[in-house]
Amino acid sequence: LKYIQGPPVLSWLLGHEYELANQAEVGDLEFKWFRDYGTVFRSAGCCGEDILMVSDAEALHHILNTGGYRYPKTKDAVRFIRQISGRGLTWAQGVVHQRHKKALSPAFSESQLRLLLPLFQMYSEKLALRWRERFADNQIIDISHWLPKVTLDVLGSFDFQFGSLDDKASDLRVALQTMFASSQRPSKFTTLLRAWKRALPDSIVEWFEAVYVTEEDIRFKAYVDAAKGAARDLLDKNTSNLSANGEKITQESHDYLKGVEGKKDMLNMLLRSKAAEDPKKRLDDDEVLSQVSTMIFAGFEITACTLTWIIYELSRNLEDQQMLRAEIDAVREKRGDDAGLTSNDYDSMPFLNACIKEGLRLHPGVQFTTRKADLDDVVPLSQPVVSTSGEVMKKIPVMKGQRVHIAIAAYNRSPSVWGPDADQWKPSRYLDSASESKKQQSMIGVFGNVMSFGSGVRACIGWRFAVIEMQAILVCLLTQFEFQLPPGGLDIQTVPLRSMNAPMLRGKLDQGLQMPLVVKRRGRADA
Ligand code: HEM
Repeated sequence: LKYIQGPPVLSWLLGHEYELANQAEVGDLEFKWFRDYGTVFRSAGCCGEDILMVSDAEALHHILNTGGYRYPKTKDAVRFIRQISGRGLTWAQGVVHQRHKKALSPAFSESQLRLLLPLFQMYSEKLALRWRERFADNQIIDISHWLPKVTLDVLGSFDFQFGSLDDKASDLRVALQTMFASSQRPSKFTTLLRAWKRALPDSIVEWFEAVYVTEEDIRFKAYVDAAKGAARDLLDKNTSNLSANGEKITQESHDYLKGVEGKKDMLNMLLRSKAAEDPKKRLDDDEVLSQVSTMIFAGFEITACTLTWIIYELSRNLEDQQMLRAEIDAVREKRGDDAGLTSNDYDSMPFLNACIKEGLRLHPGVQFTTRKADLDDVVPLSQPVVSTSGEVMKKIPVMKGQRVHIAIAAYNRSPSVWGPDADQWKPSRYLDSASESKKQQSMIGVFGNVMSFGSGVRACIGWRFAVIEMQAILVCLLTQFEFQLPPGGLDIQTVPLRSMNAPMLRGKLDQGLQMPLVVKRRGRADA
C-alpha cells in the first residue's frame, strides 16, 4: 500500500493505533485524514503494518456486500468477541456463521418483530410513568441514565426479568454494566499487546492469556458466566414445556404473545435450534447459551445510546422537535385517542423515520469495524484518489492478509454521498428528493443508506428490532414530554465508551455517560 497517501508516522512501534484509540473527540483524526487524503488512505498499525482505511461507498460495497465471507473479521477481533460474549453470532465465521444465522434469522423477521411492539410500548410507558413519579415538571433528567433501563428490560423480557425500571437487583445487569470499567482508553502497553496477539500463533496467545490474567479478563468472564448461567436456567425451565412440534407452551411472562400461532421469538428459536435434526440448523449447547450473552451485549446499550443522541439533537433543534410532535399528534388523532399505535402507524411517519436515520448517521454507535482480505483482490473506488506519485487511482490492489479499517462514521459524513452539509443535523435530507443525499444513494447499509448497522452478510441482525424499539420509545416520550437543553446549553464531547460513541460532558468525563436535559410535561398525557 506504500503508493497510497496517508498521514505521517511518528512512531514505528505504535503507528497511528494508539493515537486513533485515544482521540479526545471520537472521529476527529479520521474525519480530518479522510478530508485530507480522500475516501481511502493508508494509516500505520503497530510495528510497521499498513492499514487500508476505507470510507468510499463503492469500496465498502465491494468489501462487505460483494465480498461476502472473503473479507472476514480479523483473528484478534474474533478472539476478543469470544471473550466478551462467547461463541454466538458475532463470533462465528464462514459456514459456522451461516448456520448460526439460519437458526436465528426467523426471530428477527419483520413479521416476528412487529409482534414485539406491545412489549416495546409497555416499557416506554413504564419509563414515562417513572419520570412522572420521581421528577417534578421542568426538572433536569439525565436521560442517558434512564434509556438503557428500557432497552435492557426489553431484552430481558425473554424471562430474564432485569427489572431495571423497578430498581431490582440483578447480578447479570451489574456484570454487564461494569464489564468495561477498566478498559476505557488503551495504554501504549495495551495497544502493543493487542498488536502482538494479532501477530502471534493462537497457541502462544492462548498460553499467554492463561498465565497473564488482567482485571479486564476477569470482568469479561464474569459477564459471560452470568449471561450463560441465566440462559441455561431459562432454557432448562422452558425445554420441559416444549410441545411435540418444538413450540414452547405459552408462559405467563409471555402474555403479550398469547394466542399468536407459530411463535418465532428468540427463546423459541434457540430451543428449536438446540433440538434441530438438520445439522445445518443445529446449535450446540454452548452456542445456544452464547447467543443470549451476544444479543444482550450487542443490543441494549447501543440502542439506548443512539436514542440519547436523537433526543439531544431534537433538544438542540426545537423546530424539528415540534414538527415531529405534530406528526405524532396527527397520527394519534386520526387513530383515536384510545387506539394503540401499530407498526404501520410508525412507518407512516416520514419525519419520525428521518430523525432516526439522521441520528444513526451522525452518531453511529459503532465508529468502525475491521476486516482482513482473504485473497488478493482489486477494490474499486467511487471517488478516485491520488497516489504518492501523483497518479489518479480508480482501483486499489490489495494483497491477501491486508487489514482493512471500515470507517462507518466517516462514510456517514462523507460529503460525496451526503453533500456539503454532511456534518450537520438535517433530517429533511431524507424527505427532499432534490437533496444531495437523496440523489447519491449508494446501496450500502440496511437502513436509509447509512452504515451504522454495518452492511452485507455481517450486517446487524438486530437492526429492525432497534428501529421498531426506537420508534416506540420516541413516540411515547415525545407525546408526553418536551425536551430542552438546560439553561446555558450543554458542552457535549463524544467519547469512546465500551464499544460505543458515548456523549459525555466536557471537563466531567470521570462522571461517565451523561445527557442532562430539561424535561417538561405535556398537558395532554397528564389528563
Ligand atoms: C441502534 C442500535 C444498533 C446499532 C447501531 C448496531 C450496530 C451494529 C453493527 C455496526 C454491526 C456490524 C459489526 C461488524 O460488521 O463488525 C452489528 C452487528 C450485530 N448486531 Fe447490532 N446494532 C444495534 C442494535 C442491535 C440489537 C438491538 C441487537 C440484538 C437484539 C443487535 C445484535 C447484533 C448482532 C448479533 C450482530 C452480529 C451480526 C453478525 O455478525 O452476523 N444489534 N450491529
